Amino acid sequence: MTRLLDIRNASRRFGGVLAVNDVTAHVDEGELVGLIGPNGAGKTTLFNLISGFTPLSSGTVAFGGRPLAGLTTNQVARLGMSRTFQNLRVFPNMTVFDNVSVGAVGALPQGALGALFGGLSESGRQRSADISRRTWEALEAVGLTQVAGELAANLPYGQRKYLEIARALAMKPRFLILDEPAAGLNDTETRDLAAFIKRLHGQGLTVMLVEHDMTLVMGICQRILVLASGRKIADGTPDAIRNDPAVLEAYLGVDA
Ligand SMILES: Nc1ncnc2c1ncn2[C@@H]1O[C@H](COP(=O)(O)OP(=O)(O)OP(=O)(O)O)[C@@H](O)[C@H]1O
Repeated sequence: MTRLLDIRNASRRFGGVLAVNDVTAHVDEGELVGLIGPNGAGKTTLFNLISGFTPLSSGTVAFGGRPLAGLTTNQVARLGMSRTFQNLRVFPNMTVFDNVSVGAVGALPQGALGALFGGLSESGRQRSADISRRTWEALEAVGLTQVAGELAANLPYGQRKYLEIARALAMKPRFLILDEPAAGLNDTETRDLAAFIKRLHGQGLTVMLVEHDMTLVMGICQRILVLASGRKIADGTPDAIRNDPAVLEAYLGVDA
């Protein structure tokens, strides 16, 4: 199997807090991996280290064999890694279509300025067509084509979550990182989301997700990494994780 993400001895310190402490982990091409851990375990910080939003204090992260140190978030995204956020980052006063096209623009080499000023040339027109095609494909994938012209603010919360996923998909990633995709969703919505993530994975996308909803994580992930107090304490199949004494102790605060 091809190693897609390779995290070696990654640490991140915020003042006196070692939010991520010497974590070594990997994700292979084609995997669907969950990242779990109690509140404050360092999950979001690890995601931020992987996707270039937070620099490492020490250690390395490589994606597709390429070290990510010093790359901007846009450069990391262009290598084929896109992500969603725990707190939705949707632009409420933009249409659904425009929100998603931001992802499509970010994925193309010229960046946003090229998209704005390149419009009159042949290559500019080609580029606009690419952005539009990617945007419609992503909207189609999440089932939001019917509301493409609506303001994002008018969408119900559940659909705004899919809007954020569509923006990530518009970048045509190899690797999709989802930060708490089920937060705020009801049981039916969570089940639909689980089926949707499985479908994306079935289409060949490598996926990693942070999630507190254990039914979702245990139900769809092939492998689960567990963090507690910044350290990786387990890495295994859902069955192995369910029965791991260190995991039970971290969650329940008791010796299992
Ligand atoms: N920018 C920051 N500045 C200072 N401390 C931070 C910062 N980001 C995270 N921390 C601290 O690092 C630790 C890990 O936080 P992180 O948000 O990564 O955990 P988490 O596992 O994602 O938690 P949750 O499940 O509650 O979202 C916490 O103690 C947190 O307070």
